[in-house]
Amino acid sequence: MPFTSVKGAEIYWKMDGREDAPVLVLLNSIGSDMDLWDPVLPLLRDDYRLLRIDTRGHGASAAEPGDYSLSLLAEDVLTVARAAGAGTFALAGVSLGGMIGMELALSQPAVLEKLVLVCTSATMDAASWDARIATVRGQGMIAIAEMAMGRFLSPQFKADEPGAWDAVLRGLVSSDAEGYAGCGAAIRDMDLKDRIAGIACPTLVVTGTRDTSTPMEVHGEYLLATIPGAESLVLEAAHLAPLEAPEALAQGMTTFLEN
Ligand SMILES: O=C(O)CC1=CCC(=O)O1
Repeated sequence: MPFTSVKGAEIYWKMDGREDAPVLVLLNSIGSDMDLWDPVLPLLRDDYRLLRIDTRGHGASAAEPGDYSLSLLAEDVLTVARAAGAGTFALAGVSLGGMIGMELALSQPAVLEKLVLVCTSATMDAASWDARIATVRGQGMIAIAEMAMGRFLSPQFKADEPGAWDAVLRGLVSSDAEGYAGCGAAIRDMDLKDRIAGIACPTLVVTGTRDTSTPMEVHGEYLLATIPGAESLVLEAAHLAPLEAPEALAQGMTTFLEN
């Protein structure tokens, strides 16, 4: 299993897809791991070398205690990409993964070729993240499970795909509370709002009509209005769009990445 050490923490990653194809990095949301991209993987693997990374504190990556920052999480991605032999790459990230992507686009503009921001934001309510961090540190993941699942997936998806919904719930409640809190602090403390006008690479902003965590009218519209030249893709999906609309997401990403 490939692990790369960053500042003493082992970060887990996996490479799939066509070996001679351009690299596309795929990043997960808080409370999930690289498996979030499973339904999309078969639709992209013939055209890309797919580098999935379990965000620090999630999946098989180490969950060091303490608060993380977006710059630390971006350093994880850059270090792993170099270890995997990717000098430059495109990146698609869901929610926290998109925030890490924006940070990387700003701090390492020469490395990022294209950016796909899936159901994400440049700013979230700091007080509510502070409360969420205190809850998981004090009471564990189960204490936020119902609330977080309601923000992840739509009632329609729960009714149509109960097995997939259960798998997300199991992944969420088995997440390391300290790793979740560490990433929650990176979301709470992010300072992207006034900086993203400086993103220079072509960017696709993907929003979901059923997304209640980062509603498109507020979060997606701000990204589209602020990132120069950003393009829009609207999906009929809630926050975890790779699960709710894998075909439409893969199609939209492919069109954007190839043009
Ligand atoms: O609001 C949620 O719980 C969903 C979410 C916010 C950031 C992220 O990565 O997922």
